[in-house]
Amino acid sequence: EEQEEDVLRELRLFLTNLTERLMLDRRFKAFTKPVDIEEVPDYLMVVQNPMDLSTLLSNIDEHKYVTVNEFLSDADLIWQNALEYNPKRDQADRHIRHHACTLKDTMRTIIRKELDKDFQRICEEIRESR
Ligand SMILES: CC(=O)c1csc(NC(=O)C2C[NH2+]C2)n1
Repeated sequence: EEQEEDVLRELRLFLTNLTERLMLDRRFKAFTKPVDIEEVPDYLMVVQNPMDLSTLLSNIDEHKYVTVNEFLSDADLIWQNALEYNPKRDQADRHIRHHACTLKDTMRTIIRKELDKDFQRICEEIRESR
């Protein structure tokens, strides 16, 4: 009902704000747009489920996420894919793996500090009711 749509609207605002803050952070530049398959033809041989910050924003606008955990399932693909595609010990791979780990920590820290636990539970109850 209307109250549920009010809650989901507020969730979309929180997730949009979070994602936009990550997109502005120059450490996460490699994660802002989908990997260009023309430039990196072997990418899809390694990564089954590509994800990036701009795609997260589109998913939010399309009302894909009813809970924070549904958002995190997609958002986690971004850094998980980067660790998988960049396993070598050389500096280039280590550099992007470090940014991937920082992305993981930054997302979870912002959520823990800024998202009310009762609000998250209300979102989960909406998901269970549908
Ligand atoms: C998004 C992502 O994971 C990504 C973009 S470029 C890249 N890796 C490299 O450019 C080279 C460093 N060793 C390969 N990984």
